[in-house]
Amino acid sequence: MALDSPLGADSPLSSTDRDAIDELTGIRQSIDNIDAALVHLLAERFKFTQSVGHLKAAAGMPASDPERERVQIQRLRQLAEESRLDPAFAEKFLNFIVGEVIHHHERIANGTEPSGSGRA
Ligand SMILES: O=C(O)C(=O)C[C@]1(C(=O)O)C=C[C@@H](O)C=C1
Repeated sequence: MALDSPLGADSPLSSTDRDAIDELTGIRQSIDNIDAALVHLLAERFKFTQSVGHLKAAAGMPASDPERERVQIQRLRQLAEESRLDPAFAEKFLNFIVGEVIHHHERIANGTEPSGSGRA
């Protein structure tokens, strides 16, 4: 539902409603900025991991490195705790990204990665 009026199109907005809507709009602008930054950061990360995928494929290295992942998870869980973010969420998020990266590495190694892409 759009936020023109929380009570419906015909109901007048009180100044409290307007204040709440203005505050929500401002907070949403910051959320949108953060979401944009996350997309840019992920795009950069996938550019680097794509290079790793080519390097590993050329050297005949396995796509995944469980020891490296163990260290990354330990580090991110610690950072999450310090930042008051749920460490379980941080771990799940990293695992989600790394799973996708491994999938890309495998496709690079077997020659089925679409050309010029860091895309799924
Ligand atoms: O560092 C590597 O060896 C990578 O392939 C990158 C990466 C990652 O996305 O951070 C992905 C897969 C590995 O299992 C570990 C780490």
